[in-house]
Amino acid sequence: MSSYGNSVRVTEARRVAIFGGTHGNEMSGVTLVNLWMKNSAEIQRKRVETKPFITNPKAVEKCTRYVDTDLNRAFTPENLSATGGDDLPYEVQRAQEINKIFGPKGSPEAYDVIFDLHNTTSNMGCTLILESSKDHFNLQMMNYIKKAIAPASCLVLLNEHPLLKYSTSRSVAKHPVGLEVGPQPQGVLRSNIFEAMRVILKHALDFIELFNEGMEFPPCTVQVFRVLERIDYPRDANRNIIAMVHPNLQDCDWEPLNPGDPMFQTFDGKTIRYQGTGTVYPTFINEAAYYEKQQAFTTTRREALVASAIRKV
Ligand SMILES: CC(=O)N[C@@H](CC(=O)O)C(=O)O
Ligand SMILES: [Zn+2]
Repeated sequence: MSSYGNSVRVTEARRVAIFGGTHGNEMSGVTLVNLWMKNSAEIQRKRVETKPFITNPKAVEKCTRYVDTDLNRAFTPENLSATGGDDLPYEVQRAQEINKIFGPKGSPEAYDVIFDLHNTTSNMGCTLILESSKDHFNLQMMNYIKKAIAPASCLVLLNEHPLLKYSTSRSVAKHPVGLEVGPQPQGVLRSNIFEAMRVILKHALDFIELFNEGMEFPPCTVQVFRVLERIDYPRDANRNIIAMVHPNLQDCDWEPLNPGDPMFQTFDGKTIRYQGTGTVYPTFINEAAYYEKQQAFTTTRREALVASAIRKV
């Protein structure tokens, strides 16, 4: 009999994967996964099989984000069912291979949890990225990790936006978890960022072990930042960028941005202010990889999500 009445029953998380190199120039994940492929003692837990895996080896080899197309946008139904074999873009072929090994996406055979390790050039600190506000297992995991790493902090970014959501590598799993740690330049390893990522993974795996051992997690609330909008750089008629992130905004990820606050600074020194209707929390501010995506930052809103009590089936 459950001590919390109506716990949501979740199947045991026996198969877990840790992805590194989804973007080949994000060095913490690449390095940790390579390390764990040599010796996985650190990531093994009772009742769990944890598989470290380099998702985009060609991009890692070249130390570039991708070769043909962004792997972390490639897991669409169209791509996963595309025919064409060797003629398909490299990352589409790779997405199909990954879907075979860890999926199929959306099926009962899919891996239980996939952690996908990323770095950002933005000053975001430790960020966990979720794709659903209804995944009580993941929400409980977020609550566990936040408590375990206190007084250090890690924030949760929720990307459930119908238009801005994308088809990630981790979306193959039943419980997809992105881990984004920064600031770290592309192609660079920083020890503080590397260690922060490693600690989050440790607590995440501890949570899974406790859950599999039958621990019941009581209801809780989790503070998240929900993706609202993508903000592009100001551009001229030829689509060329005419302003930079304003110095008052640069490195201020997760800090409130109010209507009228400085947002961009033009090359001739003019300030462009935020014109929204209310306070938002910007993140991915000046992310290097997002220039090609016409994105200067993402706005979010703070929200408290309720996680039901959970217990294994
Ligand atoms: C900087 C970077 O690569 N960020 C990731 C975020 C995520 O994993 O959802 C991406 O755009 O794919
Ligand atoms: Zn990335």
